[in-house]
Amino acid sequence: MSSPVYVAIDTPDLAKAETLAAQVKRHVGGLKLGLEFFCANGHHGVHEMAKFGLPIFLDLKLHDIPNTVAKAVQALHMLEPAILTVHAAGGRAMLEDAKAAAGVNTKVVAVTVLTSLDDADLLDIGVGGRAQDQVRRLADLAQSAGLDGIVCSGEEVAMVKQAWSDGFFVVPGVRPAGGAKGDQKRAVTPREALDRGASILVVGRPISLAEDPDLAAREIEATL
Ligand SMILES: O=c1ccn([C@@H]2O[C@H](COP(=O)(O)O)[C@@H](O)[C@H]2O)c(=O)[nH]1
Repeated sequence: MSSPVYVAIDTPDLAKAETLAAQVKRHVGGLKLGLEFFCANGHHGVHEMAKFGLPIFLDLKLHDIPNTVAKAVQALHMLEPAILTVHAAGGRAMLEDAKAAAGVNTKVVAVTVLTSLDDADLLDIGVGGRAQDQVRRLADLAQSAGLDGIVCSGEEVAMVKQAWSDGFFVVPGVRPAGGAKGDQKRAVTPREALDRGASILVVGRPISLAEDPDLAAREIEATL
């Protein structure tokens, strides 16, 4: 069975991205490419990373009016991503149109509340209440709009899975026990995230900044 760990390749440098993928490819289940990588390397970069033979997760967090997002999703068809993100806060029509525009082999998942935000941050952007209530609201919206799943933190995944048993749950912001959280505010360990129902785990800096990324990936794998 393939690893549930997708490594976040967060660099604008294609050569560095290829080196990291080559180092960890035997101990991860997929490669997550985000805005930093995509803005610098575009379609060409994604094609190059696809050569490692692992599923590609395009974490572009699309968020715009429905027509614009649908056209953007169509423009990504040829890259055949296994997973693509949009922001749930874009609303029902945007979510429905994004899903309709995606290829049949692409899971479209909605980002609920970024794992770098806590309740106080939500208040700053006009969302009162707790992060977990907002995650539940946006998860319900994503499910009823026909998406494949959501992105949430390990703190909420068990709650949303109760109401969406066949959903696909992406959990970033995971940290090995005692690891530096950096800008992540709602973080759990990889083991906790899996036990609570995560479908896949996104791990970036704990692997990419490690002295030996392959060893770091193996150590995380050993806890699962
Ligand atoms: O809520 C979210 C959504 C996406 N991410 C992305 O996951 C990785 C996490 O990287 P770390 O270095 O392990 O913190 C990164 O690419 C984010 O863009 C997220 O963290 N939280």
